[in-house]
Amino acid sequence: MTTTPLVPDAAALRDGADVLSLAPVIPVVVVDSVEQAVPLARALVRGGIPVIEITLRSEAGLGAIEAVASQVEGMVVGAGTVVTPAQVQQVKDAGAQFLVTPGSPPRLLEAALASGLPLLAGAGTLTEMLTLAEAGLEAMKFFPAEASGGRPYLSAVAGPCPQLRFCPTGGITSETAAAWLALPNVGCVGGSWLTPKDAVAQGDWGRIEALAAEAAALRPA
Ligand SMILES: O=C(O)C(=O)C[C@H](O)[C@H](O)COP(=O)(O)O
Repeated sequence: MTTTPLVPDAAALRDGADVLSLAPVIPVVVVDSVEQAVPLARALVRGGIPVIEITLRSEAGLGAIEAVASQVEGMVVGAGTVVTPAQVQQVKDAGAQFLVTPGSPPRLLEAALASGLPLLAGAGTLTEMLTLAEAGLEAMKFFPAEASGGRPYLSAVAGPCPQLRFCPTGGITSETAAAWLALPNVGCVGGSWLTPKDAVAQGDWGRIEALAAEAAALRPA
């Protein structure tokens, strides 16, 4: 079944660069049940974060994408942890409005590009970054951001590749997000800290709304 997204602006998302401009932080979310996804996404929207990356790390991921895409007004839903070509079509059919991959093997990249969905493909090295740039992708995910060299690495990349824009993800926290966002080649950051496991398990949507409001107040350089 194909789901029609509720966010009118989503149709205006042309590419990964547009995804980077939706919010200073893209919450990366693992949901254990489809039922959690809709109130969680509504809490993020109330807090001022109109974008969510729902990962395929859990069984509930695909159903959660479909539920949020069809039920949460004002939310742009992306699919994360897309690692196989087959998953690209599955998440597109579920209503995902953009794709995020942790890495960029050729067949996955080909399927993601063919889907026509905006894409934040993962890169951790300069060769991977330049390979994505050759494919026409100048906005991408830097993953795993802290483990791959952190801010010093990404600052160094800006020298030879000033045209590239990043969503660093992996190990970023509420304490370090502002420093990442201050880098000139960072459009937004990704992170799981907006949706702590215990808050999701307890249905503590107020806490998630407050974390979203703090994140929404951060600004890229
Ligand atoms: O699942 C994927 O596709 C990933 O690429 C990994 C996620 O982006 C990170 O797990 C989020 O990182 P943390 O904020 O450190 O929890």
